[in-house]
Amino acid sequence: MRLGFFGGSFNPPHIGHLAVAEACREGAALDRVTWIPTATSPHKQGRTDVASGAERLALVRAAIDGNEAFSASGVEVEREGVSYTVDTLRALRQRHRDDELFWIVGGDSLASFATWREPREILRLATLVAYPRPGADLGAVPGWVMARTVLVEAPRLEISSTEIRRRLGAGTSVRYLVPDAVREAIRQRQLYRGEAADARTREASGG
Ligand SMILES: Nc1ncnc2c1ncn2[C@@H]1O[C@H](COP(=O)(O)OP(=O)(O)OP(=O)(O)O)[C@@H](O)[C@H]1O
Ligand SMILES: O=C(O)c1ccc[n+]([C@@H]2O[C@H](COP(=O)([O-])O)[C@@H](O)[C@H]2O)c1
Repeated sequence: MRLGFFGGSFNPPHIGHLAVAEACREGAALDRVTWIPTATSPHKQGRTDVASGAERLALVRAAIDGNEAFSASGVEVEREGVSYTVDTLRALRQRHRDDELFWIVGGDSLASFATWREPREILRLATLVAYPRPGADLGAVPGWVMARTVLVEAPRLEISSTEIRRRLGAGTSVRYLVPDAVREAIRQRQLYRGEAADARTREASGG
């Protein structure tokens, strides 16, 4: 089988992630796409506004609910520490000896892929599936990386988890930017709340 893996902090997952996961599944003829929330993203160490791994895994599960080609894995969250893709792919290769593995990356990540930990080993273990992103210069990607990359077209939705956290913190709507199930899971877990949302809760409860 052709197994796709989509790594990210997913803090929280949004419709931009869903649209590219679907485009990569179709464009690279993947049988399945497994979403892997990081414990700590290598380039996002020291961030303080990240929901716990267990919470982000739950949000990813809510986001992909109902799509039989999508699943979620806790492999990085359970390993803890900094989530290097090479470690994850080594573990996945043990589990999926007879399958072809694909790692999904945005064009922005592809442009800096050569700086990842053990990039050549990653390319020995898996093929990359990449999609263009605004501002990413794919012309600068080394030939040895492109030789192991499938390029696919994906919808370019200008939306980020940062923007969603900002909106939630300010108490403004994220309806249609994240699936309803994610919105509900965020509400139930009281995630990404800023002072505006907390003040409204105090008001509503007469506090
Ligand atoms: N709107 C989008 N369209 C396409 N790809 C995206 C989009 N947002 C994020 N990605 C890609 O999805 C992967 C996981 O993204 P990540 O979880 O870091 O989300 P993010 O929205 O970029 O987060 P943040 O705003 O917190 O930095 C990365 O490879 C990233 O490039
Ligand atoms: O392994 C690395 O060196 C490496 C460096 C940067 C990013 N990554 C992976 O790329 C994915 C997206 O990262 P991020 O920073 O957008 O959350 C996530 O799965 C990271 O573990 C991996």
